[in-house]
Amino acid sequence: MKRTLPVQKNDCIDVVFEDLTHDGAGVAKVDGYPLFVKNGLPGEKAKIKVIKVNKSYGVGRLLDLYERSPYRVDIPKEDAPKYGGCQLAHISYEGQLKYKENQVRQVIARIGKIEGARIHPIIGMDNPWQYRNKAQVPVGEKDGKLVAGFFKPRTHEIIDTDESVIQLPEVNEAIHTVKEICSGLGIPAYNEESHSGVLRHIMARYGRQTEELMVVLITRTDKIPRQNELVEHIVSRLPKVKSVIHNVNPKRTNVILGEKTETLWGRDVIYDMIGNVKFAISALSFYQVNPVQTKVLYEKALEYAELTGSETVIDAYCGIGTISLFLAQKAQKVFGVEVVPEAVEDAKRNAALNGMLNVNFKAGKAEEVIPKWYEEGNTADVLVVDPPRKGCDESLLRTILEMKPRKVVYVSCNPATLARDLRILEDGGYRTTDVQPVDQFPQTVHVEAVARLVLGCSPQINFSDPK
Ligand SMILES: C[S@@+](CC[C@H](N)C(=O)[O-])C[C@H]1O[C@@H](n2cnc3c(N)ncnc32)[C@H](O)[C@@H]1O
Repeated sequence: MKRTLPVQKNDCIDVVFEDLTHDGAGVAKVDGYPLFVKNGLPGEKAKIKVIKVNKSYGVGRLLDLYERSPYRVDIPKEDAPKYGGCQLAHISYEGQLKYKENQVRQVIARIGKIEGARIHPIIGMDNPWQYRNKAQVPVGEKDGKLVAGFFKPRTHEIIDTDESVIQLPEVNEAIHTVKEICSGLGIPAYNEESHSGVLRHIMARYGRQTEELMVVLITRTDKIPRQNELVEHIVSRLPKVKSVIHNVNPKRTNVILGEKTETLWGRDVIYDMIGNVKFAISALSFYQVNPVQTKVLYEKALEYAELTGSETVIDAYCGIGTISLFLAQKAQKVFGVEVVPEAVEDAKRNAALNGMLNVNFKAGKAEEVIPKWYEEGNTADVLVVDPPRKGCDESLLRTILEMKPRKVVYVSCNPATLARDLRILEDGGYRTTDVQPVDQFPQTVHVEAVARLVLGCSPQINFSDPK
């Protein structure tokens, strides 16, 4: 029998928000039926309009607030463009930290059913603004003028803005200056619809410790009109620039960077430091965008690994070797595994740059390389994983349970998959002792956490049969 929903599209109703979704929308319930409303905060009473109904949930728009949350912050309408991508900027930082910590606690209990682990108070930033060391902004034209900023949500319309409240001032200044120079030289912006024009994106990257700036011009065409003048202006107006890069992306695609890259001026990399480890960062390589909190996260991972200098460590999903190099300072040997071959090349280069001879990197899937190492008789005392949002592959978890490293340190950017994988490791004989949430991305919905697991319970391995 078809169930009648408690609300209909276009209904205007009064609700009380009970919770926030993982992407920061308010959740209100009508006879148990959840309605997701952008901008609603827990505890607030509001009038909403139902704009969409599905079988299991509906979506509403906030019309009027009767009671405000003490955590609500008002953003002046004229400042809204500076808050692009900041889904939680309408919540005070204290409220954001509370929400993120709760989210970790809830999923660890509900999805992971983990008991007895110490879930520590989240580590936030002293200054939760102006932390991003990188920006890549789309370029377009509006009324004959060059515009650059960010896409209006769910559209391809560019909101022209020179400033983001979460980017470092040096990054904002670089984007603004390059936009002005390109506009002044009449360099045509890329037109997505007709796939014509030249300049697609401007990217700026800044080494916070070294104060080195990289500017990347991403174009559809192999040639940039008035290229020499453009480079001269960039170099003279941005004194911290150490590298000007040209990346060509001739395809009709949403992917920002193309395959062809040339250095127009200066070096092909900038350097930065996390703690006392130095990294060379090229235009295409992945590098954490909040180095202040990255240091906090990695130091926690290092603390949880409890290295004495005699251990063999595997760092799965190692990227350009950032965690591996941190660990290598305290371990006997570190083996990093990463699926992107270019990142592995960067990792090797970074190891050499720091004179670290006890680290080895292998390109390949963690779930294929590590089982093979184990088959060949290699094991680890400590295994660190830092997987993408989807979490660890089940066959990697299975190998961990067979290999039995004394400790597993799990660095995660998605608490839900962290909780799922902790459950699997607990069923196989590990115990989660600590979970430390870290706020890597203030003003946004993202939350990182690092968990420490020790071997020591009787296993109840619960895997489905290998396929
Ligand atoms: C969250 S990032 C962590 C990178 C690094 N630990 C850091 O802190 O910079 C996850 C990394 O896993 C890599 N990756 C994704 N799937 C993988 C797989 N199946 N095996 C190995 N690496 C993988 C990605 O390319 C990415 O570099």
